[in-house]
Amino acid sequence: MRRIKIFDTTLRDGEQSAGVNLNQTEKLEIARQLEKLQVDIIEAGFPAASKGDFTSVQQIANTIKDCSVTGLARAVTSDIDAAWEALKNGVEPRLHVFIATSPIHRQYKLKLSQDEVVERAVRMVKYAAQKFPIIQWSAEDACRTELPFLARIIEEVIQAGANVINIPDTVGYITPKEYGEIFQYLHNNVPSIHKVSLSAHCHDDLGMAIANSLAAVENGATQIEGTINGIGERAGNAALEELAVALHIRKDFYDADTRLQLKEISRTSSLISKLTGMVVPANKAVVGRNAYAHESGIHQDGVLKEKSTYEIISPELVGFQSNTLVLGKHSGRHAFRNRLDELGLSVADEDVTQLFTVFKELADRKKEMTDEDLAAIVLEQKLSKDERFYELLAIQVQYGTNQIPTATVTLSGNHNEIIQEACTGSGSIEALYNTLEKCVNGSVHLLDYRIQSVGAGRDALAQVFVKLKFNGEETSGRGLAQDVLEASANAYLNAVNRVIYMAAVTV
Ligand SMILES: CC(=O)SCCNC(=O)CCNC(=O)[C@H](O)C(C)(C)COP(=O)(O)OP(=O)(O)OC[C@H]1O[C@@H](n2cnc3c(N)ncnc32)[C@H](O)[C@@H]1OP(=O)(O)O
Ligand SMILES: CC(C)C(=O)C(=O)O
Ligand SMILES: [Mg+2]
Repeated sequence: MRRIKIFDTTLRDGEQSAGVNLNQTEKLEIARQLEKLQVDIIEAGFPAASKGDFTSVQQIANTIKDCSVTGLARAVTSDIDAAWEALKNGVEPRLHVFIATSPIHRQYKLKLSQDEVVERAVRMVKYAAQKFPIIQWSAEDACRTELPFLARIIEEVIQAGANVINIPDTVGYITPKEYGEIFQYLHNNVPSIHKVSLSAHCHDDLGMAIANSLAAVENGATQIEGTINGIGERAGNAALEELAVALHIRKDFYDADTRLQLKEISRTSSLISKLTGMVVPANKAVVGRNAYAHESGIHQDGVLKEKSTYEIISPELVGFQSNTLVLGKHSGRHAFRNRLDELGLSVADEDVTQLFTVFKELADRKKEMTDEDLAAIVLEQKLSKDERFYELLAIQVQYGTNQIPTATVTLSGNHNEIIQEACTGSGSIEALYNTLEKCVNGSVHLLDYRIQSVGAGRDALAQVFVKLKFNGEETSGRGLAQDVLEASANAYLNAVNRVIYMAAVTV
């Protein structure tokens, strides 16, 4: 059976999703979870893109031991140098360098001829080979490139030192049959192709990213690229959890498998969804809330008689658990700790007491605490530990149909000073945000506000995502609480605190 390598680009192409902005702590948390999931390669970012991206790639490369870490670079020496500086102390420094090859990109974007693109690609691979032991080279927009030219440039970059050749369907244009034929063509027309691994990188603009990636596997690709939950630029990338489960369930057909710990899929998916604010659709394959739910009588009857009538993936395979121990306000510390351990939510002993206090406060107001509630509480505590400059102590909001909404807020500031302000607004949230703007020391411009529920039922937790500019710096924030207004205030302060935190750590 062939072993297919999984190249995860959640932190690079995934973060290119419109509206997604992850901070360093969040990226490291994701990388650690990807290591548990056992992807082979983590593309941690684009080191030349910004100081923040550089530092996160460096931090991830220096921390992750059981996966190879890579960073993206244009065919430009300064990008390659930045990638080297970020990756050089990792276990297996690996560069991902790309240049567009299609006529559209050559003519309009790069303004380079075929020969000039080849010359630059070769020069940059040779340059990179002086530093990096492993070089992945990507032909951006490969699928709209003339095949003879694609074969020619690939042969030349292999001669120059590339070890992995990636064939991206950058704009999600190709069909499975055509994509498979490209791989076959390259096998037959690139003399040195046997020296390298071939990788597939598909986008989902026409909804064919999974089918295309699997067609590549059928035609000789030994690496597939994608993101968790399929997030990514425009319509997103191939969803890695779907690829891995498809290969696993249909081993009989593909005769291939990955090293992924499939049980970690559910946890990884919900972590990415929470940190990016990108909600997983209920009907999404493998990780959607309804993916294992049977609604109609005939299906339920079949499943009761024999699960395999309607269930080809067992939820346990991908880490969905059936919770037998119901946690609520009467639960004690042991049951709480036990459930955290069962869920694989690693928590230091000294943090349990604080988490248990938060748990009790919420459980007092909710009927039942779900696994999602617990995961959300632990995550919030982990991520906001370093970043609490302004902390919410109390809010009071008055709203009536014939009244002007008014909010009063009490915060503690960086030096534990108490700040209290009141303000009006045209609605409750606006009154609250106007008041918070008076409390924090700076100008705030709200760009986006979204709310979703975590867990099920009328007493589900509220999770709010905001995007705002604080003192000219764009950032995002997340807040969780039983109450919508409290979650909104938490999200706002989380965003403001992040700007202050980033300014403090980058001085
Ligand atoms: C298909 C993909 O996903 S590609 C990866 C996309 N990711 C990103 O863009 C990461 C975020 N990007 C950034 O932060 C910025 O775009 C940077 C730092 C990379 C570059 O910023 P700037 O120098 O201001 O350039 P800008 O983004 O406006 O334009 C891109 C330039 O790179 C050139 N370029 C694009 N791809 C490549 C490449 N693979 N190799 C060499 N040059 C390239 C473009 O032709 C353009 O050059 P020009 O200025 O001579 O016209
Ligand atoms: C940089 C490359 C691999 C990419 O993301 C694409 O072409 O879609
Ligand atoms: Mg891409």
